[in-house]
Parts: sequence; structure tokens; C-alpha cells
Amino acid sequence: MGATSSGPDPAPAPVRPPQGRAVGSWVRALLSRAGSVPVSVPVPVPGLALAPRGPAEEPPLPGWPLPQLVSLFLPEFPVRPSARQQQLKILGFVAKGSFGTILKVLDCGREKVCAVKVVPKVEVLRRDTLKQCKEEVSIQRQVRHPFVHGLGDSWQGQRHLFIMCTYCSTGDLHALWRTAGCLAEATVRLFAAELVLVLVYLHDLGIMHRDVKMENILLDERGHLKLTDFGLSRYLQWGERAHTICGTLQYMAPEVLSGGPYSHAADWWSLGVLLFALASGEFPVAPAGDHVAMLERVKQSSYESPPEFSPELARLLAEVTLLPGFWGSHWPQGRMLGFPFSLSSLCPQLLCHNPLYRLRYLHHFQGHPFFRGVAFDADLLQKDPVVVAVAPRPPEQPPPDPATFADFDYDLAAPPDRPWPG
Ligand SMILES: Nc1ncnc2c1ncn2[C@@H]1O[C@H](COP(=O)(O)OP(=O)(O)OP(=O)(O)O)[C@@H](O)[C@H]1O
Repeated sequence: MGATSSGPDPAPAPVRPPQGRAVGSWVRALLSRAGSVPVSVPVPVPGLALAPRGPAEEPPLPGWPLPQLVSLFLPEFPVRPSARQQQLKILGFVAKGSFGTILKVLDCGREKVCAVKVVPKVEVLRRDTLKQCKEEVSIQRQVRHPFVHGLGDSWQGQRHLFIMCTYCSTGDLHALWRTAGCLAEATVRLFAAELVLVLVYLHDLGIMHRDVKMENILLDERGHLKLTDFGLSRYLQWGERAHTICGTLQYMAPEVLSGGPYSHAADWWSLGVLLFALASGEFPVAPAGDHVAMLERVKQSSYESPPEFSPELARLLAEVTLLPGFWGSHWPQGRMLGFPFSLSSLCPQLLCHNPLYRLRYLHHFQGHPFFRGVAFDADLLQKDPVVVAVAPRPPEQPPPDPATFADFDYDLAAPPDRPWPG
């Protein structure tokens, strides 16, 4: 997840590189943050905690009302039978996101290695992100696309939420970029085409991702992309506008930085920033401390392409340099809507300040010279070899002490002296 802020509250999210792996007793740290949550008594779950009874005997009604700390997260985060949870074996720590900790687990039942994001409920409530958190899961459950990392499962314990999906052993695009410096244009083209297909797919479903960045793009074992982290995503129908300032500063479109109104076109700006950085090794604009300063920088920048970009790539990305005085007349409170002519409208790009003239439909890309010869077909793209050395992730930090997991979380259906995982 990135960060959000509504209205004037400055809450920009700096680009957060994957955290170091020397985490020490991370499970304890995770718990200590949730330690202040009043932990309620175990909830009788229908069909779980009930002992077998004779035919004449009426089963007792399930406990009602459910403690608020459970019911708040339903139905997106169901309470799982303890047997299901105990099939998971924690193999190690993957990363610390801004919201949750990512663990590598073995699903012994399905013999599959998965990643589980563990989010303390208290954090969700403290940051007032309950709706967002539930939307993340329902969106990720809905989307099925070769270049999207789909949801495996989600559930809740007493103090934590769990979001599980397949584990990607080859790391994320950010790690690849940091190692490679910058990528060849052929690779940028393939990645760009995959991301174009994903964004078109999401937008057609009325979903805006709102945090397209390298850290949120995983690589499969063949080097193809999987967009993940729908923590800031929301349903936004065509014609609807959003106003929440959220995302990751360096990737945020000017209309997002200025507090809206904005729509799906903001995801295309983020893609432009990402491709610029992949191809050049540097972000087009240096990060600023908050969204106000970042907006100033974005407004000042001409986004000129470096000389090593091919003319086709430059045409895909870079804003046409605007004449002095442009901002004064066309950016009242950050709103760019409504003015009829601009240089960008003649030659739209991804990094076009005006969202109306930004590249954003499939046919824009299909007809673009940068993508000449590229089939915008997921099956065909997946067959394209990715010519980058996709290094496997370094081995995760193993659990420091197996006993530590004893106090990781308690299953709601189990008696309080029965910890999970067992
Ligand atoms: N399925 C997965 N397989 C392997 N690694 C993963 C997986 N999911 C996430 N990660 C790693 O964990 C990191 C953080 O994950 P994620 O972005 O979902 O968490 P977050 O709390 O939303 O973090 P942030 O807000 O900082 O993006 C990712 O950048 C990626 O490196």
C-alpha cells in the first residue's frame, strides 16, 4: 500500500525501497504494535467449535453479536477454520511494506509456496483505512489477468488481517532496475505493452490502481510482469472523479498532487514515470518532501527526454515544452480541464500534464510508433523472451526462533491457549 491523504492533509508516500532483511525478532515487533488492541474472547464460529451432538439436540446459536474487531472486517476477511491456518508454515520474512509485513509461507495442504501480507488491525483502524483495506481484497479477488497478481485467500485472526497470494521467487521490478541501472528499449517496450494491457483491463472494469510503481510489479519466473498491491485501488466508473491525494510521490500525476479532480488517466502518468525511469536509469523529477513541493517540481519540469532515447520512445513519454506563462493561465488550483488547445493535444504522450490529452486508450498504443510490430495480446507477449537477467530473490531471513511464532496470532475459533500457527 502507499499513502493517502484527503484534502489538505499532507500525507505523501515517499518511494519506499524494499526494507532490509535484518529484521531481528520481527514477529514480536509486529505483535507489539497490535498489543494494545483489546483482544476479545474467542468467537464461536458456526460449524467449527461445535462438538457433535445427538439428533434431538439443537445446536446452540452462534455467538452474536460478533465483537466489533471481527465484524468490521467481514465479509472480505472471513474467520478461517484453525485447521486451514495450521496448514501454513512460515518459511521467512520477505519485506516490510508501509502497511503490512510480507511473509513467505508453505501451504502444506496444497504444497504451494505463498506470500502472506500480515496487516495489524489496529493499524487499519488508526489510519482510518478500513474501507480501502476491504476494497483491496475485493478488487484483487475480482481481477483475473495474466499480468496481474491475483488473490489466493484472505482471512482474519484476532489482531491481524491476512492476504495471501502466490509467492514470486524472482523479486520485483524495482530490484531488477536497481541491479540493471537501466533497461534496453526492447525490454522497456515489452514491459510497457504488458502494463498497457493490464491498465486497459483494470480501467475497463472501472478500477483505478493509483499506485503503479516498480515496487508493486513482481516478476514471474520467466521475467514477465505481475502487477500487485491494490491497497490504494478503488472502483471509479467512467465519468467519476476522485480527489484523494494518494500514491507514491514521484509517480503521482499533477492532477493527483493538486487534490483532483482526477480519474483513470492518472495511472497512465505513473506508467510514463515508470517507463522513463526504466529506460534512463533516473526518475524524470527528483522526489520532494511533500505533495505541494512535488507538484511545484512537476509543474516546472519539461520532461525532456535524454538523448539516448529513440525518437519513438521520446514521443511516447515526454511532454512538449510549454511556453513561459502557460501555468499561470492554465492551472487554476491545479485544474487543467476545459482549455481547448495545447501542443500536447497534437502529439499526446504519457507524461502530458493535461490528463485529457494523455495517451490512455488501447488504440493510442496500438497505433504508436514505439510499439510498431507489438501484438497487444497477453498470450503472445508471454511467449516473448525477456532479455534481462532475472535473479532469484536472495533467500529470506529464516524465522529467528520457531518458538517466536507461538505468539504470532490467535485463531478466533481456537481456545486462547492455542496459538497460530501451531
Ligand atoms: N507475492 C509476492 N511474492 C514475493 N514478494 C512479494 C509478494 N508480494 C509482495 N512482495 C514483496 O513485498 C513488498 C511489499 O509488498 P506490498 O507492496 O504488497 O506491501 P505494502 O504494505 O502495500 O507496501 P507499500 O505500501 O510500501 O507498497 C513488494 O515490493 C515485494 O517486493
